[in-house]
Amino acid sequence: MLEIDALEIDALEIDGVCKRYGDVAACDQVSFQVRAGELFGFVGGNGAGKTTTMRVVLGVVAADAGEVRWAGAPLDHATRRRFGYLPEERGLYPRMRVLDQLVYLAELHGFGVNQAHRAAEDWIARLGLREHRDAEVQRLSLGNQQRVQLAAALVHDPEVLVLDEPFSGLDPLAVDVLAAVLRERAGAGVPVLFSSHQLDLVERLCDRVGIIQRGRMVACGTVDELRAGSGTTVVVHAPGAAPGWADGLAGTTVVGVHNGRVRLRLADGVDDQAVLAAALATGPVREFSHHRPSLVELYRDAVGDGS
Ligand SMILES: Nc1ncnc2c1ncn2[C@@H]1O[C@H](COP(=O)(O)OP(=O)(O)OP(=O)(O)O)[C@@H](O)[C@H]1O
Repeated sequence: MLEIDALEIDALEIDGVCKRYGDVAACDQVSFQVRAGELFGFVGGNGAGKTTTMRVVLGVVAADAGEVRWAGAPLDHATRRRFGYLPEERGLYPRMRVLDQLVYLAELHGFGVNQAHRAAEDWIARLGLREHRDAEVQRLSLGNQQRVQLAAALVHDPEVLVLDEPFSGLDPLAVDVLAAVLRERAGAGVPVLFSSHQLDLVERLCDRVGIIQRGRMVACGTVDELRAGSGTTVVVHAPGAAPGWADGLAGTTVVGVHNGRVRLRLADGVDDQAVLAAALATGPVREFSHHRPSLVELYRDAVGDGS
């Protein structure tokens, strides 16, 4: 019991956060937790409220209501200094050399000179920036600037990571490197919150996912939990059946037809064997299977038509 309590406290807790801009509720009672050691993917359409939520976490904007806590305590300036943040509005000094910039940032976070140099060199190597270490940031390609931004968020060995679209602009190899870095940080007990529009990547990488729409969290959990909540979908291939054979089957909704295969969503309590029997009544059935929806499909279900 004690162990469970300890685990629950060791989390970044976003609790009932509200933030309005005029008529727009950028965050409307947003609540979720990112537990220590967990990779949490924050997804949602453009303007859904991801950046605003992360800005509230970092204290860049003040919430109208709600609270953010780390390890049970409300956040203050000193705690936030131990966080690593990749802001949407990337904020590097364009004329500063990559190495100098990272050393400077590490020192700002309290590292001594030698420790700052070591950390900067480590992250430069890790993120594939060796050949650019003495270049001014403004002379780098966009993707390499993004790598420097990531190094800047990581260089002071943060306790918590909050990253706004960290994968955007990275080439496929850098995506792999960053995915490994985030996994490793989570493995070291760091809660990692990041936003992304790359849902396949989020599905592959994250322990849990939160979907936000128009400022409200509309789904939150492991991808399997989201699947369980989305009900049962079956795929039926009955090649001899007339088109539309499945329309109007009791307790089912046709959600797609592809290559002659009909995808049917079953209402709660509907027996899949009744669907199979209806399919067999049309002739031979070559395929009958339960469909495991991807995060992209779960996302589409959660946000509907997006309006
Ligand atoms: N400083 C601001 N002033 C006015 N409105 C704002 C401000 N910041 C955000 N908004 C509005 O709040 C809403 C949420 O925006 P936010 O940037 O948090 O979305 P997002 O999920 O990060 O979107 P994206 O995926 O496009 O980056 C949007 O309607 C946006 O226009």
